[in-house]
Amino acid sequence: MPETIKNMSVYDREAFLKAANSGTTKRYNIRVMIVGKQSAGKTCLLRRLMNEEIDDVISTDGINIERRKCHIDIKTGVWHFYKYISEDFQSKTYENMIEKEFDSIGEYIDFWLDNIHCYCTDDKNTSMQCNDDLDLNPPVIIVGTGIDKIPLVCYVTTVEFEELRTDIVRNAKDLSNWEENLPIRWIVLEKEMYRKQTETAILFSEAEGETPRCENKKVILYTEAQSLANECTFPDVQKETSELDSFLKYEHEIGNIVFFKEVREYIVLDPEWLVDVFRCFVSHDYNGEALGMPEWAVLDETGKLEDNLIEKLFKKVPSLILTKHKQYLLELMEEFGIIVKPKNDDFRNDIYMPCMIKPRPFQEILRKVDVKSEYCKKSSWFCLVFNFLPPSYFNHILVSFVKNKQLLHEKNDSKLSIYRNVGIFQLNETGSEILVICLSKNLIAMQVIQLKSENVCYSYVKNRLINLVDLIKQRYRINVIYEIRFKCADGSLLDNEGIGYDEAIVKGEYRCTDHEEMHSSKVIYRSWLKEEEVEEERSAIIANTCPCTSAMIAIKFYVETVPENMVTRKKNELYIGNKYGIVVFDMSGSVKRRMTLSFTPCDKCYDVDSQRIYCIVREHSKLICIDKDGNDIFTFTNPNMTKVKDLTIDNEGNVVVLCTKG
Ligand SMILES: Nc1nc2c(ncn2[C@@H]2O[C@H](COP(=O)(O)OP(=O)(O)OP(=O)(O)O)[C@@H](O)[C@H]2O)c(=O)[nH]1
Ligand SMILES: [Mg+2]
Repeated sequence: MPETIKNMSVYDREAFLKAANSGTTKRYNIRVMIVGKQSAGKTCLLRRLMNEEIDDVISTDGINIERRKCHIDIKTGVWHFYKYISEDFQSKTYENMIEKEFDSIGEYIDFWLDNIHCYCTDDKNTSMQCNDDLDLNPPVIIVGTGIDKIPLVCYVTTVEFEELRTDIVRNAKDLSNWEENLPIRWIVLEKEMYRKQTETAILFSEAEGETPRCENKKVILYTEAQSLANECTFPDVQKETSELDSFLKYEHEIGNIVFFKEVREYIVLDPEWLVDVFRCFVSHDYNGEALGMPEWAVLDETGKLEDNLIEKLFKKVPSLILTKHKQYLLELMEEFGIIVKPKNDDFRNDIYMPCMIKPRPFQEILRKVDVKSEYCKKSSWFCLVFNFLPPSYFNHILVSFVKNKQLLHEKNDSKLSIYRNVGIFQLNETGSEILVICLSKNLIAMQVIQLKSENVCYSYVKNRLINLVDLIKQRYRINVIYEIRFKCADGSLLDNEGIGYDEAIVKGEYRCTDHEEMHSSKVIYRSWLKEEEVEEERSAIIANTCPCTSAMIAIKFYVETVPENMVTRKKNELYIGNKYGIVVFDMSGSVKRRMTLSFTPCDKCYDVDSQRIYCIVREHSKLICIDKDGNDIFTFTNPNMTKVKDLTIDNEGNVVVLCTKG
């Protein structure tokens, strides 16, 4: 099963397997991404790799996805150039967004490597950048352009480009997705959709007197995809679209098309076209006409994207003369988190684009909510410190908060408190609690300012942020890891180290690097952690470090009724099997729920990824899979599998059963 499918939902995996039953074939596909600093020579490199001229290369505006095709003889490795394989991904916009400065070439290279590897989906172990052989995954070839500028070094020759091509193919062949097996009908439909894209459509301009133009098809209706799928022997496509949807999701994941189930009216066949559209909105290279519009200043200052400006910006893409896609494109931009409609009643129909607001100093923004009342109370800062944070990550978080929480109004102004990388929200109905959420380098931080001096715990806000961060990691397949830290209310966000989560729970006090004095750990965590959570965590920590723990107490309890190897621990729950089924305990030993089963498992394992429990039943030599509520999913038997004894799940999600014969 291709890695991409393995990472999709259980329904998609089942749809894939069903389709694969009617025949599969191998697919070879190489995707190359060229990243690097502005003007490094990326476009020239791509052109030369594709055996094209470089005379007319101009600077690329924003991110550029070029789907170029050439055929490579798998046996000989020779490249045959027809038209267009490769992606040139870079941007001034991106560079402006990251606002990075590098002290050394090492830091510079690390930055680009992190950028590439945080999007690697080939490895289940999300924090890893290397495979078992310590090879970078995906492989990276570092090309030094401009070497002719170094005295005594000669120009890059044609021979070296040939070596680069050989290197690309060699690296691609080592990847786990080389020779992927796909259902034949999926490959046929993929080709059909590609053919559809190259079909031309006649575009009629809305402006009077303009002649109609021919354009390749960039978008098709979902119903058109249904008809194509029907032709490609997808079963019952008109009634049952689950296989088609799984196929479209797969194609979206590998970057061939853009398809969101939530906005399913159209399918974008040419992602480059969408990049062109998005470039109209998120760019640092607007044309003068749009710049002169007063609506532009409004966007710059407030983030509000007025309708006039939307119309104007859409016109930058010639194939958008038919504004029939306007609504769909706006919905897509909402789906991508580029634009958002605030939750505030009076602003619900307005469109905001937070990433294009002019940056302002953080302290200046904070002054806008600095309540001087003596009763005002600030919580500590709750921080998620990331190993590496891609520039768009925080934007997704901010947009999600804007959708779900009312933004505060600026003092004496109707302007909403949304800024570049900062949002200030009204947390409760009465307005006595204000939430500040912001990005600072590799750190996402939040603080609650209360207008009443009460000890309130914002554990639910903390959970919301963590869930959201994990959801974004999953949805955009971003491999980043973070650590939770607390920092004192008035300290600096960046220079102050604060205290880590585990340390805060076990240590009574810590040395604050900002104030150079001892602070109470409890004072710093209590705004975000409930006492029960702290207790639970303490027991978990002890369980990790000491054999005589509360976990043992639970095991002791179960040992009286069932064999020893039937405990599975999932997060802060203990799953204990007995004669009648499974009892779920919390870490204090209290029963949370019971599942009655029709069989008595002799061993079981909890697969956290799929939330399934795998059980083996010795008498019948069966492997039974149930969901976390005890409902049957499937039963597996095999004549070769007798006297089943133990089971476990490996890192890939494979269930391994120890039995007599196999
Ligand atoms: N001397 C020298 N000049 C180069 C080399 N590669 C590219 N250039 C020149 O550098 C300039 C930028 O090249 P591009 O290929 O447009 O660079 P890019 O990284 O795509 O630039 P942006 O899209 O603006 O980020 C052009 O004027 C090229 O002619 C090289 O190896 N040696
Ligand atoms: Mg370029």
